[in-house]
Formats: sequence, structure tokens, C-alpha cells
Amino acid sequence: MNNQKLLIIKIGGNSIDNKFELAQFLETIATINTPFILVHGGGKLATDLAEKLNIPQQLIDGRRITDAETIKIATMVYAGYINKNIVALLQKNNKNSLGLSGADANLIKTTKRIHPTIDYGFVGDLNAESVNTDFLENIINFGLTPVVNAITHDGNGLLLNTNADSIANALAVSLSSKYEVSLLYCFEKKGVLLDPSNDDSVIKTLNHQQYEQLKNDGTISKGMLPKLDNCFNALQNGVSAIGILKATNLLGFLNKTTHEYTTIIE
Ligand SMILES: Nc1ncnc2c1ncn2[C@@H]1O[C@H](COP(=O)(O)OP(=O)(O)O)[C@@H](O)[C@H]1O
Ligand SMILES: CC(=O)N[C@@H](CCC(=O)OP(=O)(O)O)C(=O)O
Repeated sequence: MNNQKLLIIKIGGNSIDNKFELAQFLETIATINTPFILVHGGGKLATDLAEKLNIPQQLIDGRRITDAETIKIATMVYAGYINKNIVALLQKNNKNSLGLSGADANLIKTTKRIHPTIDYGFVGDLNAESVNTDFLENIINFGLTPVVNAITHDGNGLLLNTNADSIANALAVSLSSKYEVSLLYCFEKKGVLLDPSNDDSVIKTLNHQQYEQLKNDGTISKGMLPKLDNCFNALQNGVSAIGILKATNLLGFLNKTTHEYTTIIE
């Protein structure tokens, strides 16, 4: 590992769906001097669009069952509209950026998920060799900011939908061999909450034992489960620092003027 810093910043689907929050967030990150990679999903828009098209959606523990129609919608939404909209807004803020799916430049190769009881459909699982880190390093050295979406490929022509939190984790872990990486999960709440209905009940530091306890008693559920599984995995695999925070608090977090966020510890 060299000691050049790199931020992997993941923006959540509910924040993306809020036009003003997204614009403010992108204006903020455009001012960051440390190199960063932005990762996004867009699950909310994909669900809304699929339901308008009468394609019912099912998520199990925050992971989408992706049938043949849904992978088309996911690709159009994540690799199409959302990715290009984010890149255009970053350009507006003078941050030259490059939108990428996992198929572009063979950036992220995954394996179609095989599960003993659930057919997840066109969902891709990451592994240690998934990420083309040399390409990302070259782009960063070229002065471009990569904007990576949730669509990956299997190397045999199949597009696969991959949880964007897991992509952020895989990028963070694999790039830890080249950089000192911080992984930041930005979403619409102030952090991991002790009472999910109270946005001010932020848990300041969360360790694995507390996580297991809060998962078992139902305090932590839904999309927060893959997010935290990825956080603990990242921590055990070379990522230097991990934060979960409100997208609109990112500047305060980086300037250390906000203390309302969750730090993941062992
Ligand atoms: N204890 C908790 N603290 C915060 N959020 C929680 C908690 N338990 C469940 N959640 C849910 O997890 C969601 C975040 O997961 P997800 O929607 O996948 O995030 P993202 O917007 O980053 O994709 C929150 O919007 C919230 O509904
Ligand atoms: C397999 C799987 O669950 N893929 C996710 C990818 C998008 C995503 O992760 O979006 P958010 O960050 O907005 O949750 C999905 O389709 O919802």
C-alpha cells in the first residue's frame, strides 16, 4: 500500500431521488481535493419505474430479485439515466468525470448468484479478482473521477445487477493495495440509528458485536443489512476508515465540523 489517499463515496438511492439533495451533494463533492470514486445505485427509481410498468419488485434483505425484465430496467436506470445525470452535474461543477458500468473497460466482473433456495435471477456476486484496479488507477492519474454504477458483467455477455454497497466495498478493498482508502456510505439518514424512526438517535461507533445484537432484535433491517455487512468486510480487508452518514453532511464530515455520523469499528 502506498500512502496516497483515496475516497470511495457511495450515494444511496433515496438521496439520488431527491433532486435538490443530489445537486447539493454533487456540488459539495466537486470541491474535494482528495481523489475519489463515486459509486451509486438508484434502487428507488428502479422500483418506481418497474411498478409503473406493472413489473412487481421484490427485495430480500435489501437485495433485489432481478428477473429478465428487471435487469433491462436496472440497466436503463443505473447505467443510463442516473449515471449520465450524475456525470453531467459533476461536469457542471467543473469536476471532469467518467461514467462506468462494470462491463466498461472490464471494470467489474461478477458471477451470477447461485442460492440454494432463492432464485435471485440476474444478480452478480463479486469476488477478490472482480475489479480492474489498474484501469481505475490510470483514470485517476489522468485526472478523471470515475462514477461507477450497479451494473456488472460476467465476461460471457451477461449483464448482472449488483448491490451498489457491495460494489463500493469491492472497490475499496481491492484498491487498498494501491491507496490508503476511506469508504463513505452517504444516504438519507444521519447514520445507523438506534431508533430507525428517530433521525437523531445516531449510533456514533458501531462494532461487530453490537451489530449482531441490533440485527437480531430488529433495530437494524432492510438495506442497512448489506451496507453493514459490507462495512465489516471492508474493515477486515485493509480499508482504513469507514463512515455512514447523511449525504448533505458530507462536507461537515470531511471538515470535521459534524459529529453526527456512524464510524464502523472492529
Ligand atoms: N437502524 C437503522 N438505521 C438507519 N437505517 C435503517 C436502520 N434499519 C433499517 N434501515 C433502513 O435502511 C435504509 C438504508 O438502506 P438502503 O435503502 O439500501 O440505502 P441506500 O439509500 O444507501 O441505498 C434506510 O433508508 C432505512 O430505511
Ligand atoms: C442486486 C441488488 O439489490 N441491486 C441493487 C442495485 C442498486 C442499488 O444498490 O441501489 P441503492 O444504492 O439505491 O440501494 C438494486 O437493484 O436495488
